Amino acid sequence: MFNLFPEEPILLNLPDAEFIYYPNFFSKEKADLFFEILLNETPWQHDEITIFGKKILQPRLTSLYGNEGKSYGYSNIVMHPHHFNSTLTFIKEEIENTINENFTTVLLNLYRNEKDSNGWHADNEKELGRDPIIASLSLGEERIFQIKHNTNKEAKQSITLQHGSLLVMKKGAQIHYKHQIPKASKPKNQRINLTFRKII
Ligand SMILES: O=C(O)CCC(=O)C(=O)O
Ligand SMILES: [Fe+2]
Repeated sequence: MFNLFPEEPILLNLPDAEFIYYPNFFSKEKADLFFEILLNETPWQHDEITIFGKKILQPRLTSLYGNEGKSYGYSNIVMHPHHFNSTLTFIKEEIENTINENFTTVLLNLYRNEKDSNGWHADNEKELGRDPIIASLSLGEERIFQIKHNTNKEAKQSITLQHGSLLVMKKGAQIHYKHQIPKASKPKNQRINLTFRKII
């Protein structure tokens, strides 16, 4: 990806949807601090999900925060949100102010090593409305994020999500595309991802 102005957001060149990448949303110093706090202070849980009728442990740890006590369900699990803490509130407000959107809920993912992953999906649960906007902050180890169009085989992209970066998935992104974090073939350290969502 060629970018003359590394601080500028990058609009991915994909049809039918808007994906906007902010490579340096937070400085390294801020991102380091948030990573340490969230790694140590989050009540990480390891859930069983049901896929094709089989129960398996999710290949990552998760935690859900929301201010309205609304539960959120996907892949046959129902998660009950914790109350927003000051770190998550600060991060949420920085994102909201930059992109002019509001969020109610954040799902945190902890990828412990290269074996952890998040398979192909769209965030299209009915609680999120018809065409949700999702803001996804990455902290810690870099991992590859893959995007593919549901019907147009040419429309796909892989992007490395760097420490302190923000990827905003806007209109069309959950309707026309799926995304995933594949397992990595080389050893990886821990990565935390925060996906801010609006439950309506
Ligand atoms: O870890 C990521 O970058 C993606 C997370 C994701 O897609 C999700 O939680 O829905
Ligand atoms: Fe997702």
